[in-house]
Amino acid sequence: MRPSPGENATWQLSTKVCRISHFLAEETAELLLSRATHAAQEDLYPSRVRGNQVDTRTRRALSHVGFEAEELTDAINKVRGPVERALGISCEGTEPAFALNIHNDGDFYQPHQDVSSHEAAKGMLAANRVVTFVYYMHRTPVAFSGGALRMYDTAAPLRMDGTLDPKECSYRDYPPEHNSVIFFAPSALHEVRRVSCPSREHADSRFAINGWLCRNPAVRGE
Ligand SMILES: O=C(O)CCC(=O)C(=O)O
Ligand SMILES: [Fe+2]
Repeated sequence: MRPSPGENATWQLSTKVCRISHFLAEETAELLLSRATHAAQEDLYPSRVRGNQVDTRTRRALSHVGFEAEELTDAINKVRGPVERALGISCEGTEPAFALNIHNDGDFYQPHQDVSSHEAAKGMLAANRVVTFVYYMHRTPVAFSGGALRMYDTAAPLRMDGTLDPKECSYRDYPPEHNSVIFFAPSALHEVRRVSCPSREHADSRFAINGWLCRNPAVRGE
């Protein structure tokens, strides 16, 4: 008889990412970093988790939603074709929606999916997110450590409730290197590892423009 996988069997499917370093022209990257560094303190507020709550056990960071980054969205549009092919996801009819996220000393974002299978199945707001992108910036020399983006491989089959347990998944860490961008499917389990930034200065932070190519960007959902 052919062996059949038991209930505890796990398949690790490596998660596809597209990562591009030196993404923007150097002057453009510096301009964006300077805009992020000079963001008005009153425009920054504690980052929220889905459901629009502040939950500092899950996520500790600051966000700026009105941040302007046309230079970045133009460049993203130009690489859309190869990204679609590499990830195997069609972005037709999508528009970017994004925010600036700032991680300073002790900040992190616990493992999460930008779209859960529950949300996708129920057609909830976050299900409009088709591809996640994250563009990183920091001053040189870098003044923080940690803060890697940890991408978990998918454990298949998923649990009966559709969730993933990070402890059961292998992973790969990507450094938040200045002027690099990464694209992945919003259903991929990922995490921001804790940042250590001894000076605690805003300008020394890990800056990320994090967003999604969305089917209906007017209804972003958090
Ligand atoms: O900053 C990053 O590396 C990822 C942030 C993230 O996962 C999110 O904001 O949903
Ligand atoms: Fe995320």
